[in-house]
Amino acid sequence: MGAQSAGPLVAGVDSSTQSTKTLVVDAETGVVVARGHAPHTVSGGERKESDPGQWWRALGEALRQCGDAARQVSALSVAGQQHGLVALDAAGEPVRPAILWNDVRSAPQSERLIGELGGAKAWADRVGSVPGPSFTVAKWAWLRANEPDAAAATAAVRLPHDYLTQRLTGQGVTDRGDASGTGWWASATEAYDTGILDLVGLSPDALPRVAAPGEAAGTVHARDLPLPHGALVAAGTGDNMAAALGLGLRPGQPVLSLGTSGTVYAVSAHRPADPTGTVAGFADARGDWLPLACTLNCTLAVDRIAALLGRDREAVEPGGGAVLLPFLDGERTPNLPAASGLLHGLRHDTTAGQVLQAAYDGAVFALLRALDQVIDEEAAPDAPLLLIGGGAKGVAWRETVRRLSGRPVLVPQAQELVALGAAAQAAGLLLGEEPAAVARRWGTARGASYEARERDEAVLERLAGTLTAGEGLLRG
Ligand SMILES: Nc1ncnc2c1ncn2[C@@H]1O[C@H](COP(=O)(O)OP(=O)(O)O)[C@@H](O)[C@H]1O
Ligand SMILES: O=C(CO)[C@@H](O)[C@H](O)COP(=O)(O)O
Repeated sequence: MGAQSAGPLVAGVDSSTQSTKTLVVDAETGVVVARGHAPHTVSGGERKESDPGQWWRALGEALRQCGDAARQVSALSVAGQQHGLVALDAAGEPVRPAILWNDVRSAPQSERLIGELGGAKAWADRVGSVPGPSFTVAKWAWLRANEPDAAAATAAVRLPHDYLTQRLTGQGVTDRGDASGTGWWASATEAYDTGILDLVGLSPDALPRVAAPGEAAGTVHARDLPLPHGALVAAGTGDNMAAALGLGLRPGQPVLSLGTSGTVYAVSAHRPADPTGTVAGFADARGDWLPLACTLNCTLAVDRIAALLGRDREAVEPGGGAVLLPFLDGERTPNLPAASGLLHGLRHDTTAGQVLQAAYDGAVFALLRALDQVIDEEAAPDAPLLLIGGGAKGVAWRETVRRLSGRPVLVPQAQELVALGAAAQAAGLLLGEEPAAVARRWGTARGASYEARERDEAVLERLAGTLTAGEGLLRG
């Protein structure tokens, strides 16, 4: 038991695109007793790749920052960025850097795979999602086409979170939430789809076992981390599924997450199957579903535009007619993998602050367009949007979401909801409780409430008009 804690300690890990965050939490009260943070690097240009070994070193560094508390945990869980392809050789070493969720070089493979299985509706009915370039199945097909030697050397395929879980426990284990972002786990059967695996020449033996919700992955066997040998390790999950746990989310509560990716999602009792591909039909980590839409260009894109303009990220100004679609990395929602950023409507009196505001508007617009498709019809139309992720700390982000959504907004005080969700999963495993109920008991969703404002229809219309008019340019 930790020095200032009432209950046993658990750790939650968020291995996300830009960094690893660790929290050590009192399993009874949810009080965070220690935290750590270590950055990752992602290769630039069109390649979005990271060395999985770097995630492991960052995990060690972030845990060391937690001091003695990390050495006292009874259980832990790792959540991570979704979809990334971690290809391991027979000795468990990466054959090449991991290809991340936001690498869109796999766009041709995505198109080909959609056709080969009978079209977008066939994929949505079977898998729950239409596999865009972000999905692991498209990345694996890209690897086979472009680096056949690396594909031939691959004995095991892992997602980022289950790569780390495997190094912790020695077990190849994943969970239904993260598995649902691969494209080879079918939501209709809740199992790996051998027909799809045959299509891409991947043996099911190369994949991790999918643990049932509430099942352990194993115990800590790694000796090079400051963790107790033998501590319980939960199955972990994808970062968005972990945040849903961390908020103790119930159906009908919409979430908007502002990080490297922008995501909008809600828990649902109904299995999603959107043939347009806008909504990914993910599973959640518990036994329900997590319909979700994701953009590639969110906080990093807006920060980049602020840097280009030489302005602080909060130095926005209202007014003017500028429209900015900040698709710097290509885009996923809408599905425009070859797109680049588009600026329209400049006048002599347009200010730099207005251009920056237009970048926020463009990033938020793409997410809000998908919101109605993500929420169940029976959900209350005025339910507050839970705003999370690094961007939720920013006033410009929050006010843009309020102005363009017309909804009340709630910003939870707890900031690391992915790591907290992982900690709740670990606590649930340790105490035999349902993890979202643990998070509700911890009161993680408490925070500042902001009233609804009138929706800025003029800006939304300008953005929609520019998207339509610019389609030729945006298709690349
Ligand atoms: N005070 C702040 N105001 C606005 N944005 C912030 C603030 N602090 C961090 N951010 C943004 O948060 C982002 C990182 O968010 P995070 O959710 O941790 O990302 P990821 O999970 O993708 O690694 C950064 O790109 C940065 O733009
Ligand atoms: O691809 C998705 C969701 O489908 C992303 O949300 C990734 O899971 C990366 O998340 P962040 O690192 O931006 O938190």
